[in-house]
Amino acid sequence: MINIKNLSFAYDKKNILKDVNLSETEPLIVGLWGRNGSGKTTLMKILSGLEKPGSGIVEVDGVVPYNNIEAMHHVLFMQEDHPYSDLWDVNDALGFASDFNRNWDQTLADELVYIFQLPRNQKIRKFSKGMNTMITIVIGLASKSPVTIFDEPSNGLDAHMRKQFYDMTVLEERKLGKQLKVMVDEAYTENLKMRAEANDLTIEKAPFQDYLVNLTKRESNINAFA
Ligand SMILES: Nc1ncnc2c1ncn2[C@@H]1O[C@H](COP(=O)(O)OP(=O)(O)OP(=O)(O)O)[C@@H](O)[C@H]1O
Repeated sequence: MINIKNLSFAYDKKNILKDVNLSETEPLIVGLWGRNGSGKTTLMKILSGLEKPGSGIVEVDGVVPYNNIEAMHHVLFMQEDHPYSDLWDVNDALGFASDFNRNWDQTLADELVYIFQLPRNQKIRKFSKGMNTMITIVIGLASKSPVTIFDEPSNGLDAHMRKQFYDMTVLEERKLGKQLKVMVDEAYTENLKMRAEANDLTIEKAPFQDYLVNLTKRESNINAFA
């Protein structure tokens, strides 16, 4: 999914990234930690094609992101303070995002708007910082891009909403003795079965009824999926 080899980058001759290497082949969630000014946003910009690597190799989902229009179908970068038109309300922003993202999942978008309790008809320019973050999360997740990058995704969220975000992809988690049972919103594919078996997990289809109940809970048990 992400392949970085010996990446170096400088702004105005000031070295920001030096010999960065990263290879991730599995779908997973990766967090970037680092001091302020250490180059995290710069790395995200390079991964999403907004900046050109100084030297080295950068590939995301098999494509070189810089100067490559095809890359928009492989990687999505949701920046902090993502720019929205002053004229847009939530529905406008979702409509625009759906036009540009091949894998757009409207059902998921509607569910997330509901969980975050975002007012659909209010102009985004009138949103609070936390609400701005929420609409950015909704678009980032519902786009279902092969690689999605968030910069400061919990900025402005209160503790409850931050938990909602971090816990967004697992629908239910139950402890049965020493067993932990988790309901995840994932297609039941051969690949998923193989991944589960390789990790000593037992996997079974959730009853549709239980799935729907979990999906529509307002104070949902939507919990983390790693
Ligand atoms: N457009 C730019 N032109 C010149 N220097 C820049 C530019 N953008 C960032 N920098 C510099 O590059 C360095 C890394 O910045 P970057 O925003 O990538 O850091 P960061 O790790 O994301 O920081 P933070 O945690 O504060 O968000 C900083 O020294 C910053 O001043």
